Amino acid sequence: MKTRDQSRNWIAAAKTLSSALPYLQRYDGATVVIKLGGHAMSSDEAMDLFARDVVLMQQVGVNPVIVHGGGPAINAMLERQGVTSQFVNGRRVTDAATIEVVEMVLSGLVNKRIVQAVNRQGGTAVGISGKDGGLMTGVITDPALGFVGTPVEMNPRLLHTLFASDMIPVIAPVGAGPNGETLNINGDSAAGAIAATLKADRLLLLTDVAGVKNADGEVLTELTADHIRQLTEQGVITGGMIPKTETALEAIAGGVRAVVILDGRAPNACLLELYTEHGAGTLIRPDTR
Ligand SMILES: Nc1ncnc2c1ncn2[C@@H]1O[C@H](COP(=O)(O)OP(=O)(O)O)[C@@H](O)[C@H]1O
Ligand SMILES: CC(=O)N[C@@H](CCC(=O)OP(=O)(O)O)C(=O)O
Repeated sequence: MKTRDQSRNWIAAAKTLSSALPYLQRYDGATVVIKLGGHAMSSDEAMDLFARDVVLMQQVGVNPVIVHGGGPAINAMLERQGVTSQFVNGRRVTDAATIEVVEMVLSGLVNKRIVQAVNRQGGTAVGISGKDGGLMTGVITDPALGFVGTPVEMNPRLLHTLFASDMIPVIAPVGAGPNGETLNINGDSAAGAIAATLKADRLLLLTDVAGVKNADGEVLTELTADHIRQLTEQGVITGGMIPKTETALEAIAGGVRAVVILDGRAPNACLLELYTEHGAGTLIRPDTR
């Protein structure tokens, strides 16, 4: 027999579902690019929960695109070879030997782990990198970083083909260079360029902090472009948060409707952000002033 408390829980669950209706309607047919950072990919359970959210989003009419990172997995593989990477403003200095490890780890281990997780939840994920279908071509903008690319030319045709077949693209941030070289592209930059070429409704940057913090360590619920520049100049936004906030600004300038930086380790982070009044993390959207 059910207890009164159990029935209350079910009534609350039904209410939550009912209150999601306006959000379900808002995102029906929307394109949502989700960047899953390496630090947000913790346990297999967390990965399954993330994959379940993405499959649910697709089930209710969203075209989800996953772009992933994998910095910690690359570090672990390089450490086995006794190599420690240097980072400049959140980007890995990538020599010829390192780019081989980067591609192997991102397009192989990390990409397929996510593909499998989505497929286990009943979705149809297809793992690709920026090289496939000419999706993302980059150029070296800072030779001191080695084989690190900035996306310059995008071709989203393959992504539209996958959407039309209800498949979920899972994209490793590796691109081709103009001379056939392989380029390591920061996961955030790749996600931003993909979101911009798709004119996505939302870009969710999932990381390991609740959002962008101010000098007092408080999470800011909303950020303007001016505020981001200020916090960066003051040294409050540092390291891996630099490519994220840079990406947010570029994505907005490129036609993405809003970017959210949020904690991907929190259970159901994507659902909370899209389908509840609560929202999550730090929202960056075009200046309306
Ligand atoms: N102002 C800030 N607010 C929040 N996090 C910040 C800030 N400045 C730097 N960070 C750092 O950025 C990190 C997220 O970037 P990164 O480690 O590259 O994550 P990911 O692997 O998810 O891409 C946080 O864990 C935090 O240490
Ligand atoms: C140029 C550059 O820094 N590329 C990143 C690509 C992976 C990534 O972005 O991983 P996270 O999202 O986990 O940080 C790297 O080599 O680590």
